[in-house]
Amino acid sequence: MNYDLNSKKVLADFVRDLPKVELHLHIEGTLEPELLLSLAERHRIAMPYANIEMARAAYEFDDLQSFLNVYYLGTSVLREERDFYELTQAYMQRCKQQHIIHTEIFFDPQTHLSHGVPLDVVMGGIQSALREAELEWGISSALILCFERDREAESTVGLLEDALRIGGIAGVGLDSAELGNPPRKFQEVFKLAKSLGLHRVAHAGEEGPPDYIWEALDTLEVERIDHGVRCMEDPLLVQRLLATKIPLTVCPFSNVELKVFPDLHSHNLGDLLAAGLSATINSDDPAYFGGYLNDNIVETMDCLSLGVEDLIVLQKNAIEASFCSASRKLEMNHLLEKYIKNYTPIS
Ligand code: HPA
Ligand SMILES: [Zn+2]
Repeated sequence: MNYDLNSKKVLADFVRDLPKVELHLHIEGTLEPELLLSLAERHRIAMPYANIEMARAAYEFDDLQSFLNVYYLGTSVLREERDFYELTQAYMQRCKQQHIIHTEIFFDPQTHLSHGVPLDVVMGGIQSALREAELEWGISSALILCFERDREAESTVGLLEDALRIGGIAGVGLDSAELGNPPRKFQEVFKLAKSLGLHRVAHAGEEGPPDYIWEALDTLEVERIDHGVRCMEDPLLVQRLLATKIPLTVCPFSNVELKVFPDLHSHNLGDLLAAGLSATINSDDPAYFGGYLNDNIVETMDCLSLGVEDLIVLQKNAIEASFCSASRKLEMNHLLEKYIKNYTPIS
């Protein structure tokens, strides 16, 4: 690399067209106020926001729970298959604009079921938008069914079986309120998922302690940790993550908005990289946290003074950590290397 991305404008241009992979994205967290209000009107559902400005003004959070309250309220406007299709289609359009070539998407079926929306409606809408994006734009994707850790675990085995009958699930995840809800509660359903050849990930070490990361590794046998930023409090855990090459899907804007770090300058992504951990950058819930993947990358690199070499490491980590086939990984690495080799900064 014989150029350096020393100005923010040059950096933003470079990042915009760089082929990228996103691994931590809640589809319900891409619900922009415009779509939220139009779906509320479609279904005659009352929302506490009269307009887009009021909705955005409500997006101020003190912690994970205060965010989840607003996030779950937003999901109540998603009722029909076309709602899920429109939501996913809008995100895939963003992927196209942002040059995201592969994305792995979480969804929260228990929330939709609690609203009386059947699983095939949810999955049907999401999957038709994903299929279309792959056919039209060549964007590959994987769908990850998340269990909400603050709900009971008893019905999750039946839920997973229902999802498998519908088909198209690459793996399972664990999200929602972390504190007081340790991973072991979901051991049975993760064991089943493993026996069925599904991938496994879990949110851990976002607000919760390093012990929850240990537990996700030991009892759920996860292949990636979502967030995981608190691993740095436990040197033995860092050793374990290094030895087993477990990737971390880090979400910088999310961490600042939910007060995990006071600001981006204080984020520990640079330390995670310096420790040799397989960190990646992701947007989590971009409609709520102030930006999609490219904004997360540019602002974080700028605040932490990360260089182009760090960016390439982050992107190679994401390709390697994805649940793609070996041939798709090879293809994505070629695209990345070709872009870097041919890039000429616009001055
Ligand atoms: O950042 C998150 N953490 C936990 N649960 C979530 N559900 C949506 N986003 C999140
Ligand atoms: Zn998340």
